[in-house]
Amino acid sequence: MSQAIVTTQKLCKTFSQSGLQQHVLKNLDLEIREGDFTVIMGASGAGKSTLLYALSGMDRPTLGGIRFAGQDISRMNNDQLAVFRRQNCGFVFQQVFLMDSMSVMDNVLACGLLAGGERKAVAARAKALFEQVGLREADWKKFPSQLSGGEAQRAGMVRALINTPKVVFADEPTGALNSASGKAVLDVLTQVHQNGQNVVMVTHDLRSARRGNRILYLKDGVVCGECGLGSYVGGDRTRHDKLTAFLKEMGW
Ligand SMILES: Nc1ncnc2c1ncn2[C@@H]1O[C@H](COP(=O)(O)OP(=O)(O)OP(=O)(O)O)[C@@H](O)[C@H]1O
Repeated sequence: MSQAIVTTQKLCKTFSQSGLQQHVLKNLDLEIREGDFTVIMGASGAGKSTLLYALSGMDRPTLGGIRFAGQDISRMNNDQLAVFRRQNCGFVFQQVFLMDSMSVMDNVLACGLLAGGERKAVAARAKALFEQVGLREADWKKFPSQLSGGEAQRAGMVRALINTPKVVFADEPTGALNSASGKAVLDVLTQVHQNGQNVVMVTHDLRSARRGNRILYLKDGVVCGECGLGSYVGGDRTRHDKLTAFLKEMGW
């Protein structure tokens, strides 16, 4: 079995509101393995996004530890975490948060330069990534508000990938897209995985989930089941049937 890139030790996340406590993640021991396209599924409110934010250092656990690429990120201060995230994590969300006052290319460059990249090298990598996601020069010279939803999501993916992150974290990346744009985004994530990078994606969508090779099901604050699908080489019927049978078993 491959090594773990992220591990959690008795991870707990509790939210307190109006004097009430909600225990969303409960003593979770989990390994995200090197080389996997891991998909996290579960009912609405199960804590999938909460888990994704904890694994990626976007939010802190209430209790427990998280090791990421050999470092204990749960003990880092905010500045250390920000640097760590910049160097190790790429983020793709349902909503793309690009800076409206900068061109699409400048958004990506800013991200690469902030992480310590050299301008020429960052620009060359950005151009290669724009090509990979199917955005032309005319697109990356635009401002974010001039892009369609699908184009903006692909631009967001270039920004997520510019620093060659160890793990790309995606939260419902196709949620706001039409079918063709969603497929384009999933194709890029599949390619990222095939190129040897790790992907962790939260989704409700079967078409998205099929791209993963390891599906985890979150319920009552713990991972209550998992399904191995093998690497994606196309959406064959057996893969679909295995996934739907697993989800049915989980009560999805
Ligand atoms: N910042 C917060 N403050 C208080 N409660 C929160 C906060 N973030 C999440 N929660 C609560 O934690 C629970 C899990 O939320 P989370 O967004 O992780 O679920 P999810 O499985 O991703 O749901 P969905 O599939 O609907 O997006 C929900 O009941 C939510 O209201």
